[in-house]
Amino acid sequence: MRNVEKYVRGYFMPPETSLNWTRKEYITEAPIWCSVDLRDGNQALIVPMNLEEKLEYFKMLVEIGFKEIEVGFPAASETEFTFLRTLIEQELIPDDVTIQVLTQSREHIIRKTFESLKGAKKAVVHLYNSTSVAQREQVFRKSKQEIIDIAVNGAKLLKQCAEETEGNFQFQYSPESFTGTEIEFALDICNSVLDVWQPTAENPVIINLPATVSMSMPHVYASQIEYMSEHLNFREHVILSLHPHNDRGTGVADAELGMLAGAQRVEGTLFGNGERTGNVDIVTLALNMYSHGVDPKLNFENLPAIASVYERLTKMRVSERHPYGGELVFTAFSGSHQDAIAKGMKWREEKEPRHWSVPYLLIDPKDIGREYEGDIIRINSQSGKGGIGYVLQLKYGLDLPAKMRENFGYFVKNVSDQQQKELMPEEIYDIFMKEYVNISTPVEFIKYRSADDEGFQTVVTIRTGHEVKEMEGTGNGRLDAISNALQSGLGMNYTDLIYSEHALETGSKSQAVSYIGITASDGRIYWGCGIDVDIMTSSVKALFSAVNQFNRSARR
Ligand SMILES: CC(=O)SCCNC(=O)CCNC(=O)[C@H](O)C(C)(C)COP(=O)(O)OP(=O)(O)OC[C@H]1O[C@@H](n2cnc3c(N)ncnc32)[C@H](O)[C@@H]1OP(=O)(O)O
Ligand SMILES: CC(C)C(=O)C(=O)O
Ligand SMILES: [Mg+2]
Repeated sequence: MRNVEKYVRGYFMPPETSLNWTRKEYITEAPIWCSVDLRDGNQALIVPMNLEEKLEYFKMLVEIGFKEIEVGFPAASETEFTFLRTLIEQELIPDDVTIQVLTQSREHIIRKTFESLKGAKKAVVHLYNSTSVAQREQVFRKSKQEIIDIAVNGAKLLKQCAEETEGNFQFQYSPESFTGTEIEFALDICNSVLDVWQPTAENPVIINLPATVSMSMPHVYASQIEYMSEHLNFREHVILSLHPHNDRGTGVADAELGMLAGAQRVEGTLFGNGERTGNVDIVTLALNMYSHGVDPKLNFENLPAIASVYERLTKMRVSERHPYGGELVFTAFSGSHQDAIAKGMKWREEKEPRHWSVPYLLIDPKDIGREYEGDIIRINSQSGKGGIGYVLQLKYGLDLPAKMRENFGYFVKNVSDQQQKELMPEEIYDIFMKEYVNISTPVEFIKYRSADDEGFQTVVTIRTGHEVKEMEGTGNGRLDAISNALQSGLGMNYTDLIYSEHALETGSKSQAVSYIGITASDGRIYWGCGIDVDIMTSSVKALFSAVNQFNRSARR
């Protein structure tokens, strides 16, 4: 890249870091989650949500289990203001949910924010101003002290407005653009605000450290969080909060390492909607935790329904590869993955139903409302016998013998390859029925008659074209006798009859399914399947199907 000299690292490593958090292995309990979908998410939409849309989204967030929800920036627009008034006046905020509102550190905006909060039982009022070198120099053109003054004056006004307004208000401060701020200055400004607010056990303050723009690798952000956590005044009465964005694609890693480093709260959005590359995705964070056996305290048991409401209201799209929520994230097209998943599912059923360890699938898709059928194994030209057999078994109850799966697998792959398309389960089933089941051309089975109970001597009637023939055979059982009759009558030669069968429940009816493989004179195994209410007839039909497979192949 020609212009690489243009870029210098704009973040600040703390002067010291114990890196104690690196020895923690995983996050052992859910943080306080705060959804900022209705504020940070909403401000980034092409068309922000209208009142009804915001109300529906709010209801969904409550149902998911968020206890803190940043509902907007009331001073921003009429819709934002009215939304807050509607929530308060129509008493739509459950008692165990705290709403949060954002305000710049400017007098008229703070006053308007408190006006919007009249009648609220409780709320978090979130004050921010930018603190980074770039913002101080380029946007505000102010000294460090002047930037501290903006924060402190805002903090004082918040305190005053809260005292003048009925309700229970908690304060939050964000040094916006924290990741581009010298760490000692970030500490200084946060401590100055804390000195104004004087947090207590009864009224703790939230200090939110946003990766407004993510600028470093996640361990640097975590080290910054650790430093702040260890040096903030009133630490025991401060709730340390994270607000990662995803500019470097590391929002989730930033949040996870930040939690290890001492943060107790995370702000983010569903599916990572938000400014530019978005806010951190709370769905991924929560389900990552879940995959470690830790209850995230948010309910994503019907994630597809949540994704669909999200898409409808935001007009954004959950991409196919989006962790947990994407259409294809539990799907294997490729043969070896399908094979391992199918075997893993069987293993789980038979040996280890308590714990999830199925290869390639981080969590059980069913836990978040996905279906095995149609979601896990899908078939195209990269697929293999394991997956194709799995689809037939799961959806249609057809349990093909291993070698027949192989034969059918290659057949199906070729169809997909030639047609250059994915094959749906119905298409796979149709191919199976057409090519393998009860095949009656060129040789059609009509009936058989045995001279004895065991069928050692049997006469079988067949039709080829317009001609009906009877053929006689002897063997060590009925099927063997029929097989011998066919071989001598049709002038064929095959060996090694491979046979298996099982019952098949179709609606209220039970039928028998038989599979037969014959090794023909060309050395190849030809397969057939028979389905009939009578088990013997199903096996005879399977034999005829296999013989017809051979005949068709010989003709080709
Ligand atoms: C990282 C984030 O997500 S921060 C949140 C961003 N979200 C939004 O901005 C959405 C809602 N915002 C809005 O609707 C509007 O910006 C409003 C209503 C808040 C303010 O509107 P306006 O006053 O017309 O414009 P604008 O936001 O551009 O104001 C810029 C002025 O505010 C100052 N300013 C910006 N942020 C802050 C702040 N947090 N605290 C104090 N002053 C600030 C700027 O320095 C600038 O000052 P200047 O007038 O002396 O140049
Ligand atoms: C207002 C602040 C917290 C913000 O959204 C950000 O810095 O990204
Ligand atoms: Mg943000």
